[in-house]
Amino acid sequence: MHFRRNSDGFSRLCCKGVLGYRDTDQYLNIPDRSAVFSHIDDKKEGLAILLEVGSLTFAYGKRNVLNGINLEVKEGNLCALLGENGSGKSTLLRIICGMEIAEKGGVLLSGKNIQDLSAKERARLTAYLPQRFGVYFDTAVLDIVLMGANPNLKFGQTPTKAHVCRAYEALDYLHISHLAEANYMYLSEGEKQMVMIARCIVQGAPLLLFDEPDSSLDVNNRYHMMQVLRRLADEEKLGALLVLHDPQLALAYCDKVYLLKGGKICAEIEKGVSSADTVEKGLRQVFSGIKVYENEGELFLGYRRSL
Ligand SMILES: Nc1ncnc2c1ncn2[C@@H]1O[C@H](COP(=O)(O)OP(=O)(O)OP(=O)(O)O)[C@@H](O)[C@H]1O
Repeated sequence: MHFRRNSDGFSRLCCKGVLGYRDTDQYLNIPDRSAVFSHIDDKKEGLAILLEVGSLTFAYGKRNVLNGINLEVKEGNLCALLGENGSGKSTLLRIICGMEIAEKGGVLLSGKNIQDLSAKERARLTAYLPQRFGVYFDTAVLDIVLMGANPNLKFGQTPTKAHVCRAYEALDYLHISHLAEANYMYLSEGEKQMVMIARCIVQGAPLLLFDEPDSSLDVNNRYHMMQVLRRLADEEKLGALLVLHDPQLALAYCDKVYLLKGGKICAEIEKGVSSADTVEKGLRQVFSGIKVYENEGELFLGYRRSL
């Protein structure tokens, strides 16, 4: 079953056609679009761009956090965002979701300026997994996962059979089907994290914005979760911007790794394009002790403690 083909009008179908990038200038409150988004080659490979961030600047009061961020996520691409603690990764994700407003620059979701989108419209285009989720309901896991369908339901409408199928499918992908009827309140932190990931999958948005989705997961589940995301990217053409702390995990599964430092993207690593030297150079801008080894085309990381 491919949920996105459902007649409920899931966003994947919407984002491809109706508003091509060529039509988007009218949605953007930036006088000169090319000056802001000039880094983006929107004809590349014919893949739709799900997220464009251009010249984005943000401060909390006088504390400048982001200073001219440019990045993009295309459909079918997993992108990682790495940076030191406090470098502004979560802030950037919150701006992309519309929870904070950038001072300068802009964010386009499937070609639409976020400033012109309602919360519901944004929720149809992005599924956001925060670093901490405030769900304390005494509720069955399946019901929590089905809450993901809310942006696609009319007022008073209950989830459809297709939503329930997708919820079971998402639980199955994550190997937690056995928890469907369990009480969410009594799950372990790692189990809760996987349930919230399943909820994001059910949301059916073309772009996943996950803030440290692996923070409570054991090593097996960490890699399994990334495999699930890889599958969603490859088979359903979802895109994702994932805040991660583990460069090895990012390099193993992501098409692109953005490194954030000093409020800027200081390096970009592209899978299959960047050489081991370039990868090491890029990662060292943030993680100075990293050493990259190549073996039969695969990259492995080591860390030197004494520099
Ligand atoms: N609501 C806020 N008000 C003021 N300053 C904030 C606020 N939220 C975050 N900050 C500051 O902004 C900076 C960036 O925070 P952010 O949470 O985006 O970092 P991060 O890269 O996600 O960090 P971590 O890896 O530790 O989760 C930090 O210095 C933080 O102290």
